[in-house]
Amino acid sequence: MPTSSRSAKDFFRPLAVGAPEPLREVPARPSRAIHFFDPSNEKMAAKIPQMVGTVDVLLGNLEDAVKADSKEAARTGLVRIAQDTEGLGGPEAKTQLWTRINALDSPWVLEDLTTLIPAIGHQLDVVMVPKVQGAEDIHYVDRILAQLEARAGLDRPILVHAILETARGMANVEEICGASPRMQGLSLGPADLAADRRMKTTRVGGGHPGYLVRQDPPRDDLGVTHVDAERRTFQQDLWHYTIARMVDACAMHGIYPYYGPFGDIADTVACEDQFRNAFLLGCVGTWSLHPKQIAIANRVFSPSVEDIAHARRVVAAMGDGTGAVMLDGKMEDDASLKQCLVMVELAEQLAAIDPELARAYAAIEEA
Ligand SMILES: CC(=O)SCCNC(=O)CCNC(=O)[C@H](O)C(C)(C)COP(=O)(O)OP(=O)(O)OC[C@H]1O[C@@H](n2cnc3c(N)ncnc32)[C@H](O)[C@@H]1OP(=O)(O)O
Ligand SMILES: O=CC(=O)O
Ligand SMILES: [Mg+2]
Repeated sequence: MPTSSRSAKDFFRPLAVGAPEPLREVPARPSRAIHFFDPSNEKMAAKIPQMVGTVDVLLGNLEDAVKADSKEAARTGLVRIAQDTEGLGGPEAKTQLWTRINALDSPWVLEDLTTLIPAIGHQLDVVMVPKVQGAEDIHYVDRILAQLEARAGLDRPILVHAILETARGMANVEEICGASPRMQGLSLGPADLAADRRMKTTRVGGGHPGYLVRQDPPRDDLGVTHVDAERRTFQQDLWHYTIARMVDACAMHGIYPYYGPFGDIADTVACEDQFRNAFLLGCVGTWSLHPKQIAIANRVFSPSVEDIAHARRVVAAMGDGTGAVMLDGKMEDDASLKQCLVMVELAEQLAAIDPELARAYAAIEEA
């Protein structure tokens, strides 16, 4: 049920005369890595054409991490890169083109939208909106995109992705997801969210050694506890609650959840762990800030060959899907079958765009 202030009968009506019809369903396009680049940075920009086809999404970032005096260069740089790069963006492209616009209260955002949509709107798949506080922010972007699409004569709607990075945005997460048929997904913004929540961290995503639980103290034979004895500690995931809440809100509205940035570029091991936690909890992808994070994201957000082999065995064993069977000592029924079908469907979508994965999944049948 949409949480828009529009009535149900108007929910799927275009918001401007001449704007394209909103989509009834968000297309399931692989987006394991959303790779960020600063279009005003010449060295980064030069790498973009050769990255097409190797990453699911290239995102021209206009917001944080782009210097204030480079905002215009980033915007015009993105237009130039999109226009000059073959196979980037649009419904048939293997590599989607997204942008992250500046915050809605910034002096740059209006120019971001009024420059990008007329120039490269036909290539832009998704506009990522930072610091979304509630449905009203999505309604604003929804209407202005419709007006710009109509003026540019676009024949398909540009989708919207919100970053969950304020406490108010978290409190309103369900209404944000249901605010418009344009909503494609949500990403966690752990850095801004930590600041807004006044968390006592100084990092961009990832864990913290201080956030832990400790083993109980040992007791001696007289029943005395020894709190000073050596005890094991277990670091906990700072982001578990937030990611799980985001996943539920997205699933409820049929849109896609993503982990966000992992700022410790050198720590590829912890990065992979954080990405995997998000994958297991239901996220479909993550951000990549540095070229070396793309391979990690592609690996983590593609089901393993072992999982697909198992999932296919369950599907085969369950026949018409009803009843219960034993497989390798474990009970399988309708509910585990549905989990396996999620994995098998994802594998099929990924195999369609990734020949290496297609070969790996096909080899299961032959084995
Ligand atoms: C909290 C948030 O909002 S997160 C989102 C915003 N932040 C971002 O988008 C950050 C994007 N990434 C970056 O700015 C950079 O990767 C940094 C600053 C983290 C590291 O940059 P560098 O110190 O240049 O990294 P490094 O030296 O390892 O780069 C190696 C090469 O890859 C290039 N490179 C680095 N990051 C990227 C990227 N994201 N895309 C394309 N190329 C890149 C560098 O230009 C360099 O090129 P060169 O070999 O021609 O010199
Ligand atoms: O924009 C991302 C964040 O973590 O903040
Ligand atoms: Mg942020």
